[in-house]
Amino acid sequence: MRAYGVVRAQSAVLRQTRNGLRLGQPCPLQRWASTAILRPRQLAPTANSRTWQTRRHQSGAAAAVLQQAKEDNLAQETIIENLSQEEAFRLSRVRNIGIAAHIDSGKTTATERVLFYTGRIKSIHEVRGKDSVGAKMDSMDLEREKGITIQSAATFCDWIKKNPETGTEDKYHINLIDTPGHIDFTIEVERALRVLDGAVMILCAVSGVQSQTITVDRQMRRYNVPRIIFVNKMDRMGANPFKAIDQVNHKLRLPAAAVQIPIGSEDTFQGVVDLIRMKAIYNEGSKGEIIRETDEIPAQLQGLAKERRAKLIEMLADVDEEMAELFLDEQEPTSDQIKAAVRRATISRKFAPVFMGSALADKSVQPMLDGVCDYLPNPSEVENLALDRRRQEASVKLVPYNSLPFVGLAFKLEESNFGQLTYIRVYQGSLKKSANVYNARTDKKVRIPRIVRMHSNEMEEVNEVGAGEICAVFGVDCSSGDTFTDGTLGYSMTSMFVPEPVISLSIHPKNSKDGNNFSKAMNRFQREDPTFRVHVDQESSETIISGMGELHLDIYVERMRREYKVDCATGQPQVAYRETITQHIPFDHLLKKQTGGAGDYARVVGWIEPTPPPELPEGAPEGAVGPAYGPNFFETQITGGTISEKFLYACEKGFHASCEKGPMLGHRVLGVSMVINDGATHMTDSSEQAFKRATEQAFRKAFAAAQPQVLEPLMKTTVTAPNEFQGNIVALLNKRNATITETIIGAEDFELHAETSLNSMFGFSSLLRAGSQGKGEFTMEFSHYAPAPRDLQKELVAKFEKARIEKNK
Ligand SMILES: Nc1nc2c(ncn2[C@@H]2O[C@H](COP(=O)(O)OP(=O)(O)OP(=O)(O)O)[C@@H](O)[C@H]2O)c(=O)[nH]1
Repeated sequence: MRAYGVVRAQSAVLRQTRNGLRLGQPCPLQRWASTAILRPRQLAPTANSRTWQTRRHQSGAAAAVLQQAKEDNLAQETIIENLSQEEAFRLSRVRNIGIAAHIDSGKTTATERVLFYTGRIKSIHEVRGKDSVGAKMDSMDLEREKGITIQSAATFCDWIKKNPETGTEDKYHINLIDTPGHIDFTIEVERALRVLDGAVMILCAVSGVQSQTITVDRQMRRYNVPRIIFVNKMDRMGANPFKAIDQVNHKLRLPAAAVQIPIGSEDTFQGVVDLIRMKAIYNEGSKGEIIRETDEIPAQLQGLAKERRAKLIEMLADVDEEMAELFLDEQEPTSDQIKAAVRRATISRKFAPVFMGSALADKSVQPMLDGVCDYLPNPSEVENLALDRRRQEASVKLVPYNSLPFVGLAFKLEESNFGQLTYIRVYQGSLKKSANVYNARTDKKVRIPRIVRMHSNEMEEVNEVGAGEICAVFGVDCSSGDTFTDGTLGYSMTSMFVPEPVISLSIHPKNSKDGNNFSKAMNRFQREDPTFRVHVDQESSETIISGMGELHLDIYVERMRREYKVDCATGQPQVAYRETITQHIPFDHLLKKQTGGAGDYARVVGWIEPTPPPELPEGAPEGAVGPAYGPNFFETQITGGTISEKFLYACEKGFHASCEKGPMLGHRVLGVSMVINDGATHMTDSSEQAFKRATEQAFRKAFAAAQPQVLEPLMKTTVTAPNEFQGNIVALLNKRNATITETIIGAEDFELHAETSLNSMFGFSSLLRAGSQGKGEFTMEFSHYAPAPRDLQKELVAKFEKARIEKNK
């Protein structure tokens, strides 16, 4: 196999950039961005800048300052330095946070309390509550019925943080996104974390770190999102926050320590002891809206409080230099010093402080909100980068000041009754109603007719949104991940990671008159959700939808029925297999048809071979395993012009068409490279079509000779159930040839981790229900592609051949 050179890798990167970055693998651009030198140069204040600062205080108008600065010909760095006081204060009171966690940990329930305590909603409604109203953030009917979050929902609120020591109050503006827990809707977490500055990771006090916690942890790391942890459900039997913290330290390898301990537990859970200020905090009032704080820590907890406080300090000393110095000097840090260390260590992502409470029992949610303000970064404390297309894609740091030119990222699209709603995170400058902005991908000018702030499914119209904020706009035609600027900058931002769908099924409306609505729905769902794909199979003419799992596709079928009144019939779910080769095979293929009329002539010479797997991204954890297969890759190495550019472009098209529908099963090809290094052209009979077809034929022939393989998706599967069902469940998994990698037996439940093939897991949920009296649960997440067992490969190929013969009869 040939080694792949730098030129090859770079041209792949450029192609990805041009295509607007649909990211399957860790994006090379992202890697570049994170390794480039990013800090703006710090310039010494100039005489000019000092006069300028005085002017700023006099006028208070940042725009005027900016104008003056431009007239004085000052560098952007100096402008930033001099505007900082005014805008730094505004930003210091803004938090953009996400709530992310394993399924059912209480994200929506906790968000409901946050909205209530901040005065955003007048009463609390529970997820699947008896009043049948449902929580504010689960606004879709389907979410309320099923009690699960399907789409992330954004809201905002103001939290008045009280300082009991000084008696002062500070108002914080919090933009919050509640995300779904089910892996099938993981894109919602992915895009929320892409644009948020911090997160609250919720853990269940009984279950601790669960499979989806690990996924969310990975996503938080991918976008460098600092987090605090909230151990919820402290009222449940078996609640143990310290076990959960241990699991964070060991399973997630994240230094984390409690900043609180519980007062009572399970049904006697009353509140928490704040270990930094050594105060007991209780919730009072019918909905826990009154916070009572006292110096009197219950006698039986004083020992534990001291012990856990010491542990917190020790852990901070490991990750924070200032704390390490105090620790080594055996000095007792003050509460302010501890707070400052927790803040530094959290923002630098070396540590996560752990809060605890019970959202459902209305306990200890407010101290967690204080934690959001105290420890999570404001927008100016997070490094956000763009690539400057006018300066060879150099990385530039975006500065969240209103007075700088506007840069924003469209991270989510949603169809509403009033048209397409585009969620935008404003990274720099401000976005004004009626302003013209430019889409960096298409270079098109777009007018912003309406700006709103979202409150779940309600919206509030605004005229302007400042830097560092999140909003939604109407009437902007764009794709998810597009960058917008004011037109004076050539900046574009990297988009988010989009996982590949692993499952597909055929679908059609039961009633042919519903065709129009069916297409409308398909278009909309595809635009909104990059993990939901639709295509028409050319051979069967069937519409095929693909997604992240059975639940994902079921939800869309159901939404089609409810929102578009289209009843659909679906085929059996199909696994998204892949086809690859294992050998280097040269080819020399001639397409020649010269009998009568216009002929066809094209000769292509070259080889196909497996593409080497991509390198692991920089900073990947030790022992991390990357994908086993590289992307599909086409290259020409023609010298002497035996095939013209135009025909080579047709060859490339032929290659990509072949990769869309592999020769073995008609599934997509993965990890195959094709190189064309010679060929021949006929004066009159050669055409683009002939070269495209010749390439497809050459590909098909060489593919068959290159020891092809069918690859199947392997899934990381986690099953939890009461201990008494362990035998049943292990037997079920063994029947499916699962590789069980870990079993954790708890006091009542066990958790089993296994690697399973997706193919073997169809119908597993009903068998699990039957084998555990409905008490078992399982989650599945795509892990990687691996060769399917030989028998299965043979069976699939035979089935495909049979269908082809039938069709051609
Ligand atoms: N005992 C107890 N139950 C809770 C608590 N918080 C939430 N729950 C319950 O846990 C279930 C799931 O709560 P949700 O708030 O929907 O959890 P979620 O994490 O938003 O769920 P998904 O978004 O679907 O993953 C509901 O039945 C809640 O009533 C708590 O503090 N204690």
